[in-house]
Amino acid sequence: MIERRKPISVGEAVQRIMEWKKYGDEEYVSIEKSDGRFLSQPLKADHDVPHFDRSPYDGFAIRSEDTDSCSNEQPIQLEVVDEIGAGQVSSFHLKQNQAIRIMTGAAIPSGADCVIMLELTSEAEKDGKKFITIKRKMKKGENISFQGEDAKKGDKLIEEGTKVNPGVKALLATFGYNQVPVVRRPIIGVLATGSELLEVDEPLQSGKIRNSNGHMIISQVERAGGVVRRYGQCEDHLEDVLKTVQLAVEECDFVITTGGVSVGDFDYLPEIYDRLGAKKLFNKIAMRPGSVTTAAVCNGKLLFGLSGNPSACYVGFELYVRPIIRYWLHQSKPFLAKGTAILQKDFPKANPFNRFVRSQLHYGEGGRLFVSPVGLDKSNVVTSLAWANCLMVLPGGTRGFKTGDLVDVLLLEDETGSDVPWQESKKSSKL
Ligand SMILES: Nc1nc2c(c(=O)[nH]1)N[C@H]1C(S)=C(S)[C@@H](COP(=O)(O)OP(=O)(O)OC[C@H]3O[C@@H](n4cnc5c(N)ncnc54)[C@H](O)[C@@H]3O)O[C@H]1N2
Ligand code: MOO
Ligand SMILES: [Mg+2]
Repeated sequence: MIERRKPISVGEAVQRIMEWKKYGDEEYVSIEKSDGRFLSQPLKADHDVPHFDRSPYDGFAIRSEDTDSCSNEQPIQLEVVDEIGAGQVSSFHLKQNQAIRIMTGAAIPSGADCVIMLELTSEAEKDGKKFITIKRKMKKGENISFQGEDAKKGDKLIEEGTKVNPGVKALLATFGYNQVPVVRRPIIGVLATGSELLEVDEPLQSGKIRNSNGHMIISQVERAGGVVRRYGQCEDHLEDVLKTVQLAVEECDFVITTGGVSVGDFDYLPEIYDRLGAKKLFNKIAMRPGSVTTAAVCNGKLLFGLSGNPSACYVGFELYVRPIIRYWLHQSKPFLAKGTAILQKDFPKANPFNRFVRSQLHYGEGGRLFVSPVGLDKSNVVTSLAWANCLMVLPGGTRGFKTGDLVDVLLLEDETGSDVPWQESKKSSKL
């Protein structure tokens, strides 16, 4: 007797998964190795930036009051008593009618309260002394980059859970983080099941295909911020797959398998979960593709049984595995960011279930966002995955959509994310 599975909604599936979410521990890595890692603490300024008043220009540090009577008709002369470059501090205290030649980034000398740009001065030498002529009145504080104008000591500058990118790295370096506190990445076991699977370097054989899901999932895990422990591929052999999954549960934080979750004779994952004594969370979701996406918990660890069909596998990962990884990495917005875009092609298929269509977003006329489905909308296709940068969400219970309709899209390459676990899309929305 075939088991009749009762589909649950996408929202319910997300909720059941998130009940098992965990927060990753902290570890320290050198700043050189911190790219792409997620901060385990917020970054607070422990000093002002800059921490001294400095010059934003090459020019002369002067006293504004000396220029009070100065104009085009009444130029003044100041004596140049010192010269400093960035990194130097002048030992002079500026007195009446004196100037110090200063380069961009150098500390404002004591006594000075403004900087005049080099281009607004002319230089001359008299009796072995240097002078500048100024034809312009200067204001107190003019052309000074003030202490703390960039950041004040105590300011919270970056949230915990932020991914280290080049800009974040600049701040880490500014505040002296030689060792950076980051979240330990979750170790995720990945196993592809299927007797039809060839390794990527094997020539094609009749009836067999190369294991694309294994490589795709590894890449999805890494994009989400996890690390993969590879368990390669396994033939559809109950005992072998069971042993490998068992080992992966012992060695990893989460386990992902692909294939073998439906009702075929060689779909062994449901039996494997039973044999492991795992608690089943769901095995059917009202969505396409990915309706057979299965999840279970064994020894407190999540097991994701993704479909063997490439597109179903991909979508199952993004909806249910990605948020678990992002939450582990302390992200406050672990879910895929959702936006709206204008449909650029008719999509006449009825949608009994929520449908996640591999699609491409692009900016069109007037900077508006447009979306077009890419490739064949079948769960066993692989080509559309390479062309998609978003998933268009067409809600269940609709009879297709028309060019010009406003539709929801889930962004695949976005780093901002969303804190909304799931919200059903509107059944129709015209522009
Ligand atoms: N009688 C029914 N048949 C099927 C149902 C159903 O409800 N009743 N569900 C269909 C749906 S929907 C999907 S999705 C698939 C799910 O299949 P499985 O998760 O059990 O996966 P397999 O049977 O192992 O393989 C399915 C398909 O995917 C190819 N595959 C598998 N692994 C890989 C891989 N690593 N790389 C690339 N391609 C892979 C495999 O060759 C099959 O073609 O079940 C439907 N059937
Ligand atoms: O789970 Mo299947 O991918 O719905 O097609
Ligand atoms: Mg199957």
